[in-house]
Amino acid sequence: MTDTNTDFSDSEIVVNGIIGDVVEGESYKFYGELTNHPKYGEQLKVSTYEKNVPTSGAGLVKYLSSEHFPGIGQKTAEKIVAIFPENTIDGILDEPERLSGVLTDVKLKAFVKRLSENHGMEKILSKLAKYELPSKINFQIYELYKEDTLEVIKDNPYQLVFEIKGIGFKKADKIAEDEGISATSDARIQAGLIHTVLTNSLEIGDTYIEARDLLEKTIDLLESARNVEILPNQVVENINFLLSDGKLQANDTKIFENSLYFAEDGIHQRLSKLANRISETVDADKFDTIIQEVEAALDIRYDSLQKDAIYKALTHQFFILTGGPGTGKTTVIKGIIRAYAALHKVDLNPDNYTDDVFPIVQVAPTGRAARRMNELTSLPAATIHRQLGLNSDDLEDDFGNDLSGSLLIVDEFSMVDTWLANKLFAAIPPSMTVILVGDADQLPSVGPGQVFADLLKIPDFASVKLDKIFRQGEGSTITNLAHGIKDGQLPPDFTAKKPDRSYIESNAANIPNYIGQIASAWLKRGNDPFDLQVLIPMYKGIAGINHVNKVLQELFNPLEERLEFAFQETVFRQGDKVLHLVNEAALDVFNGDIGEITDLVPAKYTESKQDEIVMSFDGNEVIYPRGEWYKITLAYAMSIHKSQGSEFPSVIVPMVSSYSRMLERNLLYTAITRAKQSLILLGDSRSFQTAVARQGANRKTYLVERFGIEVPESEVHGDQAAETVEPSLVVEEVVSENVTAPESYILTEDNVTTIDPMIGLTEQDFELFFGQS
Ligand SMILES: Nc1ncnc2c1ncn2[C@@H]1O[C@H](COP(=O)(O)OP(=O)(O)OP(=O)(O)O)[C@@H](O)[C@H]1O
Repeated sequence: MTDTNTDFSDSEIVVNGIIGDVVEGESYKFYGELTNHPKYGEQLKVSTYEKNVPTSGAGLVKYLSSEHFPGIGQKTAEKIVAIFPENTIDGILDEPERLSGVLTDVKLKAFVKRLSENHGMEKILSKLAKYELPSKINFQIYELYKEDTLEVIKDNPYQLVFEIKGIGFKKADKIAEDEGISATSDARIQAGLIHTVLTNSLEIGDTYIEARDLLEKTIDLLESARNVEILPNQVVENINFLLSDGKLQANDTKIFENSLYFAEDGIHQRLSKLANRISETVDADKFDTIIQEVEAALDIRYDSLQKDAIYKALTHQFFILTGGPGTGKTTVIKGIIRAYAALHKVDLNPDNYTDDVFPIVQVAPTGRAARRMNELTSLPAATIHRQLGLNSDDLEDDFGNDLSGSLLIVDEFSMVDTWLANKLFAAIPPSMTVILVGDADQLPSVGPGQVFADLLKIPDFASVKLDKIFRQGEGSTITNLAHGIKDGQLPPDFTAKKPDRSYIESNAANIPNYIGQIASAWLKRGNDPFDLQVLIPMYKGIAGINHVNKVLQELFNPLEERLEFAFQETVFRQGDKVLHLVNEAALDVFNGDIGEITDLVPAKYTESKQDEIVMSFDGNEVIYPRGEWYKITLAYAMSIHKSQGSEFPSVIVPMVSSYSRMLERNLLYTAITRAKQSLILLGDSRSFQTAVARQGANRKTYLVERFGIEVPESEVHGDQAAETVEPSLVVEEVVSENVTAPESYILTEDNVTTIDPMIGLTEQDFELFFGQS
């Protein structure tokens, strides 16, 4: 390192960024920011760089006649410099034809190609700027096409959709329109098809799309993006072309995006080897002895279904355990671990494995779920990403490690999507025993597929569904409510006040106000604000996550005289509860993790020269400069999808008709099963009933069929009739009982500012829920 304009005294520095071919021995100028990487220490994060080019006449002649440019001797180099005495390199790249008298056509072409390989990057990047793409994407484009970049973009910008992550159809279409490419070109139709197949999977969660839907949706997309009529025949021809070219895959009329097709295929190939495979024969006497030892050690008596689960887990190489809350999944896992250890003489003290790996591997899709596994079993547990060494959500580029160990237990498997399941199964060594645990009635994974629910449909895999509720004995009515909802029934006492749950009638406009009153009562009793979690299906609207977060932030963490940082619609303050939105394995924080802002550092004090937020995620300190704040949001209220895999002492679940699009049985079920001690349902009973009655459509996947099992047509298309299903009538009768809903609660435009509706809860009620003030 020869020169720097920042405070850096070392003669060497690690440079990190998206950099083209760096040639040893050449000298470069890098521009960027000094950052402190948690693992690699101080380094320069490069935003742009250039190769040092000689500028003086003599230097240039020497350079152009060097071994970089075969066929150019000193004389020719002198002639070239004479033609372009100033801005030589740029001049040649801009107007190479002026050298036609100096070099033959062939030589000129080769020379310009070489020159642009060496020096064209910045020129090309500056020309790319007119398309207004993020600079990271510009680098990616240049990396791939090098000196052909501008040509590719001019001739077929749709190619970018296939080859550059981050460029979707709409961006490419905009470039194409600017470049005058016809709206009915095959290239445009193909890009539209690929875009439709992928977005359909990402938005709906299906792993394929029926050809006729693809046709319809693609024509819609192509016709709405530009004013043009698209002929169905031309689209069909292009579907066939993409299939024959391997850019899409098909099974009959089901059309798949490549990575999902191969991920499902991978899951099938790996798991079919494990189907029905007996890992160990254990006779009845031996099993009895083992189970008695385990029961004595854990001071519990397993019921016959639970014993069956432990037996199957011991004897099959692949076993699936499912069950609702409080049915004893964790209790069974503990039993499986102990029984496995007894059978295989495994020492369960991880500290005694200094040289060998601990043979029992516990993983879960989220950090929180992994930590809970670790707390409940007292054995190591990690996220799937961490265990596999995957660094990001971009699974295509991450190869990951193979697993080592002899027993793998995966909890919260319903959250694992098709891509991650494929990665996980691919990493399992042939002799490893695999146990998947989850609750198939919860929401499916955020990403495409419903691997857990699908695997449970395959009879070749040993599985047990626990259905007896054991938590009942502990006076929990939340668990009963959950099981009722799972079975499509709101219990008759749904609106009654219970020690651990209550129901408050509210319309959407009152939701923030009521939540505020509940939160105040919570605070007044000295409870920890972080232990009260609001779970909402939607972000927008008066009763949406964003608004409720603002209300709760003002209550739980008012500004007072401190600093706050604004970011988009949100402000962040020290002490705020925040949610991490993506997987960041290198920093050990994951999608769904909840943390606290411990400090806000203004740009003038930071090395990044940007404002920084310091957070603690269960003691793990993470610092994000402003550029990374999109990875976090406030977490007083959060989406039900993001709450999967987490549990909270007290939960408030609003359900009102303005969420109507989202109201579904497994959504409500997932929300209320997050509550450990108390649950407040807030909303209108109609909406709760709609949610319970509406069985969400099954996702369309091809996994089950791959195992030779036919899926009935009705299952693939879900419960289309659900919206018309009459909800349980029992509820209708009790809804009005016990519920305070005076007229004044209903806000109109006139009274919205003047009334302050009080919630239908008394101090005694709050005492019952939250304890003495
Ligand atoms: N056979 C049993 N006899 C007595 N109590 C049991 C039995 N099985 C489970 N329990 C008790 O039931 C409660 C719930 O069990 P556990 O936590 O294992 O269920 P879970 O399915 O993991 O629940 P969740 O999914 O809500 O965490 C625990 O208190 C546990 O001790």
